[in-house]
Amino acid sequence: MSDMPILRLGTRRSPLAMAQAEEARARLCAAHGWDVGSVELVPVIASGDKIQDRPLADIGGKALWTRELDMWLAEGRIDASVHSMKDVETIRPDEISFGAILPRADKADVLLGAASIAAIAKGAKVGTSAPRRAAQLLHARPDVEVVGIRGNVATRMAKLAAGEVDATFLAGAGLSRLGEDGVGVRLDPEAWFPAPAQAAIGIECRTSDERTAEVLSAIDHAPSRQEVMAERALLEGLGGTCHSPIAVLTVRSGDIIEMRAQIFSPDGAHRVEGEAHFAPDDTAAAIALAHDLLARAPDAVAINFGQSL
Ligand SMILES: NCc1[nH]cc(CCC(=O)O)c1CC(=O)O
Repeated sequence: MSDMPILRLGTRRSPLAMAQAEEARARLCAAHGWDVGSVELVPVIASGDKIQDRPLADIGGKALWTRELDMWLAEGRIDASVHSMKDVETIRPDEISFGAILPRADKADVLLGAASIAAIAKGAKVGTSAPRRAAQLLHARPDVEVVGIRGNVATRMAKLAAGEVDATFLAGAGLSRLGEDGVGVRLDPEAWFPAPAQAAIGIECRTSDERTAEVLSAIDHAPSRQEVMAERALLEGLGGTCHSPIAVLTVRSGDIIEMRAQIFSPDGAHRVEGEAHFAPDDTAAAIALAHDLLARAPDAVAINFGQSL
């Protein structure tokens, strides 16, 4: 059929990013009846991938995952870009829009190296650079030692295997996209809330590019989009950054979104919880929940939030 790509899809180069881009390509080709060559995957090196030895929050935060892809999109070198929605900043440029949110995968985190949070050995070293996971863990287990660990999924599993850490966490969605189902122990999301937008893949395009927006709309999954946009509204209302420990579980109950959120002090000593039920596109309700949490937060929690208030 076509020998020229219809769509150039930018992606980061990590194995997880490439697996997500393949999923996006497969869905686009299935929806439009295209052959696989119609979507060209264009791997772009992100600054976040060049710097592996320092915590993300110290080197510039989530923009490190999007900056290069945003530039390629603005320059017209790609038509669209694929992202883990968990890694996309809350405030995006007006020139870029989400053309599609793919059906969300399992939101659960997976624990590796212990059978449960309670079963982690006393004083064990647990590797995570995610402020949310560190705070949740220390809230439940103030006796363990949290150590920073970065790198892609394979690197982190290798650090665990080498005994650098006794246990670590990975997103279940990431593991299954890499064909690593069955590794570790799934943590029930009801007891261990995920990160905002965890397990969701988003595809962005230029806001001015109506053709690509139309192409992407065929694979947009409205329920996933509504959940993810509600969780991003919560983040916006909290003024959260990648320093901010925020956990949220959103479930659909018929036509209602049920959102339960927790914010922590980084050491896990303080936790503030709240919940709200609202209609799917009522992002103002998620922002109101954020403000309610902040109003009840002790200083040790609130100090990590509030940039946008
Ligand atoms: N911060 C890195 C990142 N971004 C998205 C995922 C996993 C896939 C997802 O949540 O969509 C991961 C790895 C992890 O947290 O284990």
